[in-house]
Amino acid sequence: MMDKSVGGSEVIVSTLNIETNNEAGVRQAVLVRNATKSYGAGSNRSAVLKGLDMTVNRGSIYGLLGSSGCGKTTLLSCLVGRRSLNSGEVLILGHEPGTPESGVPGPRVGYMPQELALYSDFTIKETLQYFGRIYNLRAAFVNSQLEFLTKLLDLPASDRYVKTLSGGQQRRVSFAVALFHEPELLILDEPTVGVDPLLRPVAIWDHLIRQSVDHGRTVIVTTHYIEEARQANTIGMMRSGRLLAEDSPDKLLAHYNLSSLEDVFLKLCINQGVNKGVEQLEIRANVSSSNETHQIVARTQQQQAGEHDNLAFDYSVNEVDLPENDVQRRNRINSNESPVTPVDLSAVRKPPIAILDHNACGANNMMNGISETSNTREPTGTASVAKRKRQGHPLKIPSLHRLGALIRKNYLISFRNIGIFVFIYLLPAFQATVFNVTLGHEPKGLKMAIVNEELDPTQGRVCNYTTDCAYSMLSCRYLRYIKDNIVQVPYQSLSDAMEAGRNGQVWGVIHFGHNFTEEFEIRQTEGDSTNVDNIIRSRISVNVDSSNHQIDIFIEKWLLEAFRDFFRDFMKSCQHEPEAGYIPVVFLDPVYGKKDTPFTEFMAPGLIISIVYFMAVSLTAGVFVAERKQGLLDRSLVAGVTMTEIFIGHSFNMFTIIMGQTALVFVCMLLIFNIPCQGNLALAVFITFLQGFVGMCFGLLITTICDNEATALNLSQASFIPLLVMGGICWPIEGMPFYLRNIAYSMPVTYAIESLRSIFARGWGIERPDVYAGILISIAWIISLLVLCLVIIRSRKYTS
Ligand SMILES: Nc1ncnc2c1ncn2[C@@H]1O[C@H](COP(=O)(O)OP(=O)(O)OP(=O)(O)O)[C@@H](O)[C@H]1O
Repeated sequence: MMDKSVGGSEVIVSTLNIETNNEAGVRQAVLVRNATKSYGAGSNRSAVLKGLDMTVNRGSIYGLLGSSGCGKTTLLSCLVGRRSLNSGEVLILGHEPGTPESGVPGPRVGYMPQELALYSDFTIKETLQYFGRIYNLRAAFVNSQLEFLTKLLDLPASDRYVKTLSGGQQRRVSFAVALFHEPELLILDEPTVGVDPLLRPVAIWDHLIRQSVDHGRTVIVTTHYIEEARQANTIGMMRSGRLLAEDSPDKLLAHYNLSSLEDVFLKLCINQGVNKGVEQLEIRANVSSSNETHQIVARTQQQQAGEHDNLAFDYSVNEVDLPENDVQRRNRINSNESPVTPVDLSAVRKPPIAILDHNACGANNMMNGISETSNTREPTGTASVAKRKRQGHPLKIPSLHRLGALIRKNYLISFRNIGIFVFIYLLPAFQATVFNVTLGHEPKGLKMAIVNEELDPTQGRVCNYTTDCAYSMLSCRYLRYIKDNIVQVPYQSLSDAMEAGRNGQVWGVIHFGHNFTEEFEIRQTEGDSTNVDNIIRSRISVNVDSSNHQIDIFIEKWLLEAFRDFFRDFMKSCQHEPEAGYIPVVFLDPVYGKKDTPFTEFMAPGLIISIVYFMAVSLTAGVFVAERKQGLLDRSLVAGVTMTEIFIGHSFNMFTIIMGQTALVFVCMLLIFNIPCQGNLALAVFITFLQGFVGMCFGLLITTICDNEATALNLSQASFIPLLVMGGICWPIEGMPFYLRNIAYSMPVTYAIESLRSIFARGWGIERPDVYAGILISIAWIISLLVLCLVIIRSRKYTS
């Protein structure tokens, strides 16, 4: 027994007393009854556990054997509380996993998942320190365990990074993580896979036996190497979601009169395959422990299709005992009573399981018996699971030491990958730079064909550059006012010019008629009484390649501006009022903004928000999906960390990232590219920051929905385009059909972009509804997404 106190709080890791006396009966560390578990829903639903029963005695080693895909990992994940059964019961150390009394997930269990589940950027020492902080263990204890396990498991130097270790060394570090806090129950999913075959039986199994014999710890270990499990006290042979047999290796071999467990397994599989009807296989063996004799009856009951097909092992009520509670444990610590009874290996490793006749005492009765004893009476089967789903488990208050461990871990990983870290900070600024450098600028070098029929050098009609009040070669005079962005390319004939336009050589054709200047003069002098022919002949005709709308708009704008300036200038030179005769619509100073606001200024608010938002989405989804895929999330959760703590820890990390990214984006947009902000800058930064958190929460939602990186990536990409086009980033919402506007406003970024635009361009403050709506709706999104995540996490325990 070890008492490890840190900062006043106390974590007690107790070892178990192996009792074999008749009164206490055999203590069970794990009981599973009639467990069913399916993955997926509807037509994709597949049953993995099909009415499975399992009993693991305290202080024993239980080898769970079965072929790949038979449901071993699924079963273990239900034991450690990472998944929930669809129906049936699980008791771990006397309680349902996930309840505060069970301590599972938590320090009472050591879990080694099939995946490596180690942070590759941590050293071996940092790995144990991280989990030590999660368990609130004293640093001195962690260090001594590190020293001990390094020798025991032949680990490399503790300052070696996990990523630099060989596969086998990494597996042993993973094993050390499961062991080092001395849990009562060790659940090891294929600990020997990838480990040096020479080391496998020697180190790992020897250590497991010592854990069970010397310290009374319970070990459940899955393996594909059937013979390896001969060293276990009990073997559960699993196939297609059921246990075919559960007994000591010796008894199984004796019963079947076979020399290897592989043969036994094979025979059981054949029996299962052959016995499609109601045949039964009974294994009876008398088992003696030091003080008592139990009769084992293992019964494989193969029923008609659709009915249960499993061994049902039943126990008398008095065989079930409660785990020692904290008070008892503490009392024992105070009285210096040793929890460990040194036991002779051969005595302890006698088959500890008593299996009674299925018919004599039903599984449900047995579970009720447990409930009465443990005061955790639950209805069995689907009803019980449904009740649990309704009730849920009480929410755990986030613990400071676990939060500290998570935050520290996140920062350590960030700083270890300093290149990636800097890149993450700089990427939004880089994106903002790309935006400013590439977008919103006026197009240049646009070739326009000029067909000027006024020109005729043979008759002295050449372009003169007069600026006085003379009706002479006005076509040339007009052309001088066209912006340099348009490159004027002279063409002799209209047909050639049009052909060049069709061939994409020019963006359009400007055509002046033969008598343009004369006709223009007539039109001026005759005014309202002029005729249609004159109007047509005095026109400047333009054909534009409108395939590019933006260029079309620019050409039209520049040609009209050129005419306005030409006409004003001409009127002025003739001593007329410059504005006389020009269209009587005038655009005075704008209410907000400035005349000819560049497109970049319209897009800037949307761009700032979308950059920060999408960075947060991808960073969060990326981190969580990767952690889940590597088994790191599972390992932390089994160690007792809650999703709420993981979210808070991640938010801390994201807080600095979003702050940094927001600051750099604003510096880039406002200081380097001079995007004006008329309003309160702090308010604009705050809204952007909130949107970063909305993005983070959306990333969490993606993580809770998606099981793999590809789906998460697809989902975040799928959300990108609708948000970009409908969030009002590049096109005004007012330009959308009415039915789409409601959808646009239901996007998480839309109101925030409107807010930011109002602050940037109008200088509005928080008192304006357009501004505070962005803040309130962002907060509402954060809360709703977080709640949705927690609901999905809870419900997915039952479906995936
Ligand atoms: N999240 C999931 N969604 C859908 N099916 C799943 C999921 N996880 C596992 N399965 C399926 O459930 C079955 C049992 O998987 P499980 O991982 O429990 O098997 P296993 O006995 O541990 O196999 P192995 O020894 O290869 O690890 C397999 O067919 C697997 O494809």
